[in-house]
Amino acid sequence: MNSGFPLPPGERPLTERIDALLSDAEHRDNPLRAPLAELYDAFSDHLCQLERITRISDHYQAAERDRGAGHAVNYRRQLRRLEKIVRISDQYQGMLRELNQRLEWLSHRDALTGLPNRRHALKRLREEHLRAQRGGRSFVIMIIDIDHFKDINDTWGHEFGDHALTAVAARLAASVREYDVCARWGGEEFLVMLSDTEPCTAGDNAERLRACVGSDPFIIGERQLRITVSLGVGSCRPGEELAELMKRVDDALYLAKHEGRDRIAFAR
Ligand SMILES: Nc1nc2c(ncn2[C@@H]2O[C@H](COP(=O)(O)OP(=O)(O)OP(=O)(O)O)[C@@H](O)[C@H]2O)c(=O)[nH]1
Repeated sequence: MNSGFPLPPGERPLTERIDALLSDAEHRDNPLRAPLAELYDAFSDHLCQLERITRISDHYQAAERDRGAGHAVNYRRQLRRLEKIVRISDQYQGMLRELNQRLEWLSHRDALTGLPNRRHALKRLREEHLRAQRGGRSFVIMIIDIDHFKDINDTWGHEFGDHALTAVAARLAASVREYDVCARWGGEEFLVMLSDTEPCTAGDNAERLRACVGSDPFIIGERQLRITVSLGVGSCRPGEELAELMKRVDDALYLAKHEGRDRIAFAR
């Protein structure tokens, strides 16, 4: 038997030498022969066990290596999945953000004309009113109403009336500054608020808006149409409530209508 242990050069393996000793008839009666044989058998058994354990351990290590590689593959797959989920979630959140911004924008807009709606106009009015009451610069408001709009609807139809409303809205919006408010106040009425504006300039501003609608005809579909507007104009008095100012401007508009339309009346 060869244990596989390294041997001093030129020497026979120990196991071979023990084999030779044990099978030599000359040593048959030697009292050391039996214990040597016993020791040799025990050694051979241990060697066998050691080899078996080594084989099992090699097997086990190889299996662990394979399992480790399997885990790594699984881990990378899961990582890729997670990265994909994160990407999708980012996209989804971006879309939600855009949707929210769009909804926020829409909640302040009039669906027909695209102008800010009454709710938005009121919010801006309150802010500006508060600023003016705290000693900030004054502002001017105008309620602008299309004249005889019912006739336009009745003559050309409601859809045509919608186009006319939208066209008037576009001219008014183009005639105010970016930080002013030009909103649809309701029906065929618009509200313009000129922030940081002295009351003494209200007349010129109002005339500019009246003229931007009334001076040139509108082309709607295949028709040419003259449209005029009436305006009630006012600015806030010191300590005046917003509701009072709005009432005075409304009354002024009524006056402008009453006095013949296509004109401006100032709040008293
Ligand atoms: N097409 C259309 N018509 C609208 C809209 N909102 C309100 N109107 C119409 O606007 C008309 C307003 O009529 P009135 O209040 O009598 O006023 P008017 O005919 O303009 O007369 P004055 O204001 O007195 O010059 C009504 O016929 C409403 O139906 C809208 O969104 N689209």
